[in-house]
Amino acid sequence: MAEPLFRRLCLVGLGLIGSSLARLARERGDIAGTLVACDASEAVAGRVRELGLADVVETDPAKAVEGCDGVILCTPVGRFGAVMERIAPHLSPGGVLSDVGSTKGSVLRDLLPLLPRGVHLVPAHPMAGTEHSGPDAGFATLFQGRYVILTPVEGGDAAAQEKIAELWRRCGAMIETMDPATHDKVVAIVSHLPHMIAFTICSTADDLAQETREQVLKFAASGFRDFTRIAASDVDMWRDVFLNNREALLEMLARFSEDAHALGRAVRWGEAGFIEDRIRRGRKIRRSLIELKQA
Ligand SMILES: NC(=O)c1ccc[n+]([C@@H]2O[C@H](COP(=O)([O-])OP(=O)(O)OC[C@H]3O[C@@H](n4cnc5c(N)ncnc54)[C@H](O)[C@@H]3O)[C@@H](O)[C@H]2O)c1
Ligand SMILES: O=C(O)C(=O)C[C@]1(C(=O)O)C=C[C@@H](O)C=C1
Repeated sequence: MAEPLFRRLCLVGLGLIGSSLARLARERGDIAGTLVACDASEAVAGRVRELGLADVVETDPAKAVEGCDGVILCTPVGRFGAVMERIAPHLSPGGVLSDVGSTKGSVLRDLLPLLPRGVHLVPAHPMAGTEHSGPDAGFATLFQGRYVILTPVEGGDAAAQEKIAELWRRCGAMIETMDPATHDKVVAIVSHLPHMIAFTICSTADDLAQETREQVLKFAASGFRDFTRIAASDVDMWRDVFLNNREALLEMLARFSEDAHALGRAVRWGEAGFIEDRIRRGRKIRRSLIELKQA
């Protein structure tokens, strides 16, 4: 077996993503010599112990990161600043600090100013997940065949970046590199806006149900179901994502609203050609996504 990448690796936040990483690290044995799990919730920490997901389980992040050569933040992005304040004085010089946060501009904003000299920051974002959360929701194959986007810091340490890239390769993922602003724009359209629309359409249907006193959702066939799967996602995580990718998300929302209005206008004026064109474009894009997945 290859040498473990990290002598002592600490995962902070053992929900869907943190516990998936922990499961994989346990299964493979070549990611961490010793695996430390830290979660602020006593209930989650207890469950992580029961599931045997780590060698050491802590609720205090300062204690958890002590002596670690690798630390990965897996909490909602809105907690990164507070966690960093606690751990910064306890991070090991020469060690690597990474994360799995869904927004990247905010990670630099919250982590860089507190980063101790000699600790290498390598922000990362696995483009993999589900609508479920918590330590029981994780699974070791979550990252298999998925992209992980790295957003390297200017003048960052190449060896530290390679270590994090190798960690994700060992998880079965493919690596892409981007600047944080591009990352935040891309995920605003492919991930954050779809979640915003899914949460909203469920609320709109629920409002209608209250107005009409009809059980509207009883009649939601598979179209609505497929479209809204992601609306079951975690409240804390998505509040933090929306608030920490504000600019890019609002820009995409404005573009989407314009495009939706244009289609609405075509419906109002009976412009069949415009409507058909939009449907054809949608079909083409959806089919190319399925082909990409099968390739
Ligand atoms: N869920 C997804 O699909 C997905 C995909 C890619 C990246 N991400 C990112 O991964 C991170 C985690 O998401 P998740 O889905 O695993 O969330 P989750 O809700 O399943 O788990 C988050 C965990 O963090 C813990 N936590 C919260 N505050 C903490 C603190 N101050 N100290 C220690 N632990 C704390 C919570 O108790 C919880 O166990 C987020 O930043 C999210 O943006 C999520
Ligand atoms: O598949 C899902 O349920 C997800 O929400 C995963 C998803 C996405 O939108 O693609 C969610 C957030 C991430 O940061 C990355 C992946």
